[in-house]
Amino acid sequence: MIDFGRFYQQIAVGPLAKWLEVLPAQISEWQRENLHGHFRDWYKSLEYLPLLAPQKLDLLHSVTADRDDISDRHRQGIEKLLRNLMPWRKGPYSLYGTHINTEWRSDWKWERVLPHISPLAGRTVLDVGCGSGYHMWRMIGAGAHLVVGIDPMQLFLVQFEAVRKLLNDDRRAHMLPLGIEQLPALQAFDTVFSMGVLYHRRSPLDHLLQLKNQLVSGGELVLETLVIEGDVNQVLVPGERYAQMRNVFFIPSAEALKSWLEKSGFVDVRIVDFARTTTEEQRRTDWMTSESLAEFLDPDDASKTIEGYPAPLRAVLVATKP
Ligand SMILES: Nc1ncnc2c1ncn2[C@@H]1O[C@H](C[S@+](CC[C@H]([NH3+])C(=O)[O-])CC(=O)[O-])[C@@H](O)[C@H]1O
Repeated sequence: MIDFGRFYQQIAVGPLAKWLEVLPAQISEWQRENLHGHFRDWYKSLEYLPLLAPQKLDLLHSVTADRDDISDRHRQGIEKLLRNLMPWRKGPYSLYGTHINTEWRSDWKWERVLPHISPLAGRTVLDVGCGSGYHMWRMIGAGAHLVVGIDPMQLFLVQFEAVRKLLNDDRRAHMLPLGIEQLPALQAFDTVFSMGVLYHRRSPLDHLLQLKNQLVSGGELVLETLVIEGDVNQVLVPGERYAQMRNVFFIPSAEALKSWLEKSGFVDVRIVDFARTTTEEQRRTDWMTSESLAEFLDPDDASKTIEGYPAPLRAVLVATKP
């Protein structure tokens, strides 16, 4: 099974130590409930993957690892095992010659976010809804001291662990299979990222408070989510589906979101970026072969989703916990 024990040891001394009062029991319960079905097959592929130390490693401009002494057969074996972990949504990764062309160009989001945030050098970081952990490695590349990602999806945890193994079991980043609502108020992270999560939360103001509870005083929240155009009073609550997604609850205007952050006690709230999601940024690839954004938009009018709502527009907001 995935070894979380070394993470517990790593945080035993320091500001995250109080997490150990609840974390091991939560993880044990997760392990009891997740030892079956797909997870076992995915885990087998993870076990077969070699532990490799990269000679070339880039986490600053991409997530790339390679060695020049690996045979073609060995490379093909790695690709096959990584393909067993499809669909790959967040990336791209380049690992020993295998280019994982993921559904999302998550590197584009990172390029939009990074210029606007406090430098990550030396910081302890939480990435809420981290997916396969692509942005976590880029946070390490930007100098973060320790990055913890949380995401409840089994497959994403196995993908994260697969990448980690190919990065020589790098212990600067850790992922835990938890939802944000399971975290106690740790007040221990210098930067907290919540990217692509708020619209999935039934209670968005509670989400903002949960994020605030993870930050040290003076810490920074980086919030990225779907927004609509409009003034401080505009919020879209879609019907059963938005762009085919079932679990979408609140899509505020950026101004409304700013006011929610202020109401939640954040200060120095800034709207730093807007981006329309394009079918170049989110698309079907041979690593994610099911439907993607192109199929979720109105075929006659790409400014609308197939349900008739405004097409995905995303904003990045940065705020400080006083
Ligand atoms: N309660 C929860 N707690 C934590 N995570 C959750 C929860 N519910 C869902 N998730 C996770 O949040 C992620 C949202 S995707 C953003 C990925 C990355 N951040 C990105 O910005 O590319 C959204 C998107 O692709 O639009 C998924 O991995 C969920 O499993």
